[in-house]
Amino acid sequence: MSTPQPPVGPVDNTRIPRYAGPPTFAQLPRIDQVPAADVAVLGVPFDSGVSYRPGARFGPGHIRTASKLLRPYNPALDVAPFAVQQVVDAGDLAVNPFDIGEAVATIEAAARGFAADGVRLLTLGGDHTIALPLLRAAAATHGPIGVVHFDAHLDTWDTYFGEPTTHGTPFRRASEEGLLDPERCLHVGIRGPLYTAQDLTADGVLGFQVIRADDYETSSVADVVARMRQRLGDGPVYVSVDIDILDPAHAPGTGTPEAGGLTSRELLNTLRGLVGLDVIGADLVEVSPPYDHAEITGVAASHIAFELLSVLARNRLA
Ligand SMILES: N=C(N)NCCCC(=O)O
Ligand SMILES: [Zn+2]
Ligand SMILES: [Zn+2]
Repeated sequence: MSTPQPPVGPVDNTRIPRYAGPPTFAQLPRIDQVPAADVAVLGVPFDSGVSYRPGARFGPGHIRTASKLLRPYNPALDVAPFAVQQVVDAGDLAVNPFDIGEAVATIEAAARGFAADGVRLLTLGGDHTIALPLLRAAAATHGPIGVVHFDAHLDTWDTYFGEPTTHGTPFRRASEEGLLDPERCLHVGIRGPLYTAQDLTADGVLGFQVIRADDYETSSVADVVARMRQRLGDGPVYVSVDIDILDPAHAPGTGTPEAGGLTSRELLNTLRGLVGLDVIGADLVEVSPPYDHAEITGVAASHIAFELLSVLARNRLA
């Protein structure tokens, strides 16, 4: 929904020191402080689906704190993402940490509510389990969607300890439920040990192509972007970013780190390559502040969020 008045942007940090400003993402207004929003940044502090280190329930707050250092203009994309669309902070969703099914239902209902109001979501996790209800809500609006999934991991495994809804399984469930367009799905950043060689073949059957982390060694970012854009085509695209796509040197604060990952520069430049695609929503998951150092992961995450919001802004101008 377009807003009648000019968007309310972040607090002016030339007048109010950024450490004194509000605790919202990028010091933007809260959703209740403006008449209407185009994009909402929504925290989902849920980490009951993890297979290893916990802590991602504290991710939204950590990313918001690191985002105090963002500035309003993005020179790489020549856009001021908070000036051409009303971006708001929708706070954190209260989800049940003891009942995965109930948590997932709460997230889907909330996401459907935002969609009904014409508000696009950038969701801050939380672990990767939350992508499943977000994809359910997105497909309810758009039909089967293309997905670009930035991650060290496939996240198309079947079950863990008999549990089908975990952070290692959202894209298998989404595929089984017909939420995804099998011609337009892609993982970027895959690396590290698997359980068996069949993990990759099963993943391909579900409709995913793979750009490996190692492909950044042999191809330029521009080549990777060209492959990505060809796979995603013209239809609606959902973007899911697991912070562990980054090398642990660039993002130590995460639950299942894998060596040999992307630099933050490689990822930011790849995300810029989404401009012009029909990005309908995005998530940023698996930031686990207890394992972070010197806000390295928080800063990377806040910049990833900034680039995603910039892509939405550029698309609005086109
Ligand atoms: N989605 C993330 N970050 N990790 C999934 C790893 C699942 C496993 O431990 O095999
Ligand atoms: Zn993941
Ligand atoms: Zn991962």
